Amino acid sequence: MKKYSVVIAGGGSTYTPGIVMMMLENLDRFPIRSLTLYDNDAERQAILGQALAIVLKENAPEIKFSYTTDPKEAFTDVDFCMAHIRTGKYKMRELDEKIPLKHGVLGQETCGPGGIAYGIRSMRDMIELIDIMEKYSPNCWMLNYSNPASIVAEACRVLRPKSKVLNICDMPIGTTRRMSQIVGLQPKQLTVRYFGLNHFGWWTSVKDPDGKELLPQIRDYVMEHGYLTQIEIDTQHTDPSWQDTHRKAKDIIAVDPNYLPNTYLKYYLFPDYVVEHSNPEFTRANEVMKGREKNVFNAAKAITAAGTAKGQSFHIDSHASFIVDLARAIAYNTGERMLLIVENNGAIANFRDDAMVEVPCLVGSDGPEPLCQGKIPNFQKGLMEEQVAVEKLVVEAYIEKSYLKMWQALTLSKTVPSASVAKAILDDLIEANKAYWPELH
Ligand SMILES: NC(=O)c1ccc[n+]([C@@H]2O[C@H](COP(=O)([O-])OP(=O)(O)OC[C@H]3O[C@@H](n4cnc5c(N)ncnc54)[C@H](O)[C@@H]3O)[C@@H](O)[C@H]2O)c1
Ligand SMILES: O=P(O)(O)OC[C@H]1O[C@H](O[C@H]2[C@H](O)[C@@H](O)[C@@H](O)O[C@@H]2CO)[C@H](O)[C@@H](O)[C@@H]1O
Ligand SMILES: [Mn+2]
Repeated sequence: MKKYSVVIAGGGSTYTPGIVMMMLENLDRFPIRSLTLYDNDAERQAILGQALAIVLKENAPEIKFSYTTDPKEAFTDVDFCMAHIRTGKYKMRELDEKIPLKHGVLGQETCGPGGIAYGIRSMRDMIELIDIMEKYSPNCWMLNYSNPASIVAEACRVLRPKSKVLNICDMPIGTTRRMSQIVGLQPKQLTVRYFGLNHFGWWTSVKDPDGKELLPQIRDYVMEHGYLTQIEIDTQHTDPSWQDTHRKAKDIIAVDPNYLPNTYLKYYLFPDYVVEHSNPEFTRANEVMKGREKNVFNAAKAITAAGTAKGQSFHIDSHASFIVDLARAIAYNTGERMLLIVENNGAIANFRDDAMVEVPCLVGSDGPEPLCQGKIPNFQKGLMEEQVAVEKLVVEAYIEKSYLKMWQALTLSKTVPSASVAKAILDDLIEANKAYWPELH
C-alpha cells in the first residue's frame, strides 16, 4: 500500500493535535510516510510540534515528522495539504465579534460582518498557500477547512479555478452525528440529501440503510429539543454558547418544518436574539481562548515537560475522521458520498450556476462529482440569493480593492439593519484590519 506525505498548514491550530491523533488511529486506512506541520507563527507551532514529535516517536516512529515555517521545506514532496489556518488568530476573531456588537449587530466568526472581515483576511493567505503548494508539489491536493469556507471557496473559484482544492466544513458532519443519535444509528448508516451555502443549508432527506425516510422522526425531536442530545460528542460543544446554538435549532425549524436546518441559520433568522444573548465584553473568541486553546497548549507543554505522552496524551478528534475519508476518496478513488462546497452548475437546479454551494458529492481521484438536489423552494432560494451575493461582493471587493463593494456586501447582509450601520461597521473594521486587508478605495 502506498504511503502518503502530508503537510498540515496552520500547524499551530488548536485542531492540529486532535487531527494528528486521529490520523495515527487511521494508519491502516490511510498510511503516512511523512507528516509536516507548517505555520507562519514559529513560536506557537513549536509548542505543539515539540509535543507531537514525542507522540509520533512513541506511537509511529516510522513516520518522518517535522515542523517548519519554511514553505519550501514544508511543501516539497507532499501528496496532501490539510489546511486550517486562521489569519490574524484569535486576536482578530475577537475584534470580528466585538466590533459589530458595538453597533448593535451580531459578531460571529463566519457570519455577518465578522465573517466578511475574516473572509478578506483569509482569502489573501489561502491564495498564497495554494500558490506555494503548486510551486513545490504540483500534484498535491489541498483539503481546506480554513474559514470562512464559503468566501474562501468563492475566492478559489474566481482566482484559482484549476487548483486542486477541496473545501469542506465539519458542521453538517457534526449535526448528522447528532441526528444518528436521535434515531439510534451510526452516522455512516445515514444517507442524506442537503442543499445550501456553507453555514447556510438544509437537509431534505435522511435515510436509514433500508431506504426508510427518517426526517419526520428527527423533525419531531428537533422541534422539541433542537439538536441537543443526551450523549456528549465533543468537548467544546459542552460550552454554553454551543449548547445554546444546538437548542436554538428548534426555533429555526419552526420557520420551515419541511427540512432540517443547519444551526448557523440562527444568525440570519434570529439576529436580534443573538445580539440580546451576546456579551460584548466576552464573546466566543474569549470562551475559546479560555477553554480549547488553553487546554490544548497546556496539554502540549505537559507532554514536552514530561518527555513522554504516556498517560497524558492529546484527545483524538475522532469526529475529524472525515478528513481521512476525504483523503482516501482521492487516494483510492473510493467514490464516498460527502458534503463539499462546489460550484453549483445545476446541482441546485433553480439556483445560479456560478454559486459555491454545499451539496452531497461522490468523491473520487478526480475530485468531487456533485449530486443533483433538484429545485429548492422560494424561502430558501431567496435567503441564499441574498447571502451568495454578499459572498461574491466580498471577493470582488478584495480583488478590486473596492470600498463601495465592501459597503454593499455589509449592507446586503441579512444581519445588518441599514447602509448607515454597515458603513460605521466597515470603517471600524478597516481600522482594525490595517495589517491584513488591502487598502480599499
Ligand atoms: N470548516 C470547518 O468546518 C472548520 C471547523 C473547525 C475549524 N475550522 C477553521 O480551522 C482554522 C483553525 O482554527 P483554530 O480555532 O484552531 O485556530 P488557531 O488560531 O488555533 O490556528 C490557526 C493557525 O493558523 C496559523 N496561520 C495563520 N495564518 C497562516 C498562514 N498564512 N500560513 C500558515 N499558518 C497560518 C496561525 O498561526 C495558527 O497557528 C480556522 O480557520 C477555523 O475557522 C474550520
Ligand atoms: O467556536 P469554535 O471555534 O469552537 O467553533 C467554530 C467552528 O464550528 C463548527 O465546527 C465544529 C463542528 O461542527 C463540531 O462538530 C466540532 O468538531 O467542533 C467544530 C468546532 O467547534 C464549524 O463548522 C466551523 O466552521 C467553525 O469554525
Ligand atoms: Mn464550518
